[in-house]
Amino acid sequence: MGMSSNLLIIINLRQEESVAKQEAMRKATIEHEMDLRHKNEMKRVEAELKAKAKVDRENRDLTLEQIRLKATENRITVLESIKTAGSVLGSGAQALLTDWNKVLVAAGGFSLIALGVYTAKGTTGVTARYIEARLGKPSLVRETSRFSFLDVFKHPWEQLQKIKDLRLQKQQDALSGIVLAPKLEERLRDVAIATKNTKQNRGMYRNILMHGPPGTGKTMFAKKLAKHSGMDYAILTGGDIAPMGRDGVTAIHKVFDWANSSRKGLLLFVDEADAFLRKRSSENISEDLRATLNAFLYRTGEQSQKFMLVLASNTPEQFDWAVNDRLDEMVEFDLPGLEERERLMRLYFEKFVLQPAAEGKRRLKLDNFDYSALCSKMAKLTEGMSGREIAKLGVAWQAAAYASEDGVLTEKMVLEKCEDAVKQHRQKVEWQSNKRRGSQKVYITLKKKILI
Ligand SMILES: Nc1ncnc2c1ncn2[C@@H]1O[C@H](COP(=O)(O)OP(=O)(O)OP(=O)(O)O)[C@@H](O)[C@H]1O
Repeated sequence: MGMSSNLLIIINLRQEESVAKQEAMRKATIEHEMDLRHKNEMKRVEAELKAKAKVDRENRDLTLEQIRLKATENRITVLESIKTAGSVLGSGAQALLTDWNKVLVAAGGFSLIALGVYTAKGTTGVTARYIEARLGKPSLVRETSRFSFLDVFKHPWEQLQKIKDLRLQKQQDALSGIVLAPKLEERLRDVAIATKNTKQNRGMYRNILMHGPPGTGKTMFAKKLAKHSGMDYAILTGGDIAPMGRDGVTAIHKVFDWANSSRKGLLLFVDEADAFLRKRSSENISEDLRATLNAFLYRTGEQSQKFMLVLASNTPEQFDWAVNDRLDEMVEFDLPGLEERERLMRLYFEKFVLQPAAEGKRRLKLDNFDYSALCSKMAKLTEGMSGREIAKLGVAWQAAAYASEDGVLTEKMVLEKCEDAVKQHRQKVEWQSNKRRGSQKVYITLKKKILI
């Protein structure tokens, strides 16, 4: 029994061993097959890539070859066309030069073309200048009442306002709203009557010089004079002309061309005229400014039916003598006296305080006080102040009312603003006298140095 069971165990063991061996052999065979398949796949991919690379290389070589061929072809075509053109032109030129008639016709043709081009250019320039003189406002003109077609498109609202002003202008008195000493008023009234009659009778206008401290009503009167006489006005500033350099001459001619094209007559107001009408002998004057002044003198050499020249200056003693020679009338605008200041106070109190308070549209009310007595009091306080400074005081009263909590303007507020203005005026006068003293000192030291 024992023997047979041992035998059975041994047989079993052998059987298991042979199964394991068979299994190992099967696995090894599978692995070998997989390896083989993988290698074959790799070889195939490699062969494919190599074939693709070869095709790409062949294609590239082909395009390069094509480009090269095309370039060569182009070069040959261009060279041939140049050769053909050259030979055609050459034979043409030869034929032209050998035939005298053809030469004459060609020369005539070229001359006619050149003449046409230059005539067209010249005519365009002249037409443009003519249109500019008629329609456009010269750049030197700061403000004008003259109606301009070009400006209708640029500033329609301003032009509409001008048309409105035109309707009102006939009713206006030359001195309305201007407060002046009675003697000066009388003189200016004469000027206004004479100008109006000159305009109506198409006579020659007289040139005027208005001189005096700033803010005394020179510009204001010039504008009103133009309106009263039915003329247009244009305002220039001497300070704009001086820095123009060599363009100054052209600018001056433009202004006078434009002035001469006026149908109604033009009052040409030159503010701060001394800035460019200074003595030609002065060393401070540049060559360009001298040329500009000469152009101005040339255009104003004779009396005109088209424009009236009004010069305004604070220092007319600086004028070139030739400028003085062109002036027919000289009017001095002085600082307002006590009576005029009182009238100015009332005028601007009414304009800036009473009228808006009466309209009731704005946030401005007036406290109960005797403003007439207050105006007299303030007139005494404001000695030496100009019309402009008093007009500004009116604006300050209005601003004080707007700035207050309830919008009520009291007597105290009015007086305070006036006292502030007086203080500021004194400060300005002090600065002015310091400046004068300073320049006097420099002058004395310079003189001493020269004498030493
Ligand atoms: N005599 C005056 N009567 C009424 N208002 C005046 C008077 N003088 C000046 N004003 C006021 O001052 C403002 C400025 O005046 P305007 O421009 O006429 O002075 P100007 O003498 O031409 O000064 P500038 O020399 O500085 O040009 C006017 O718009 C006006 O409100």
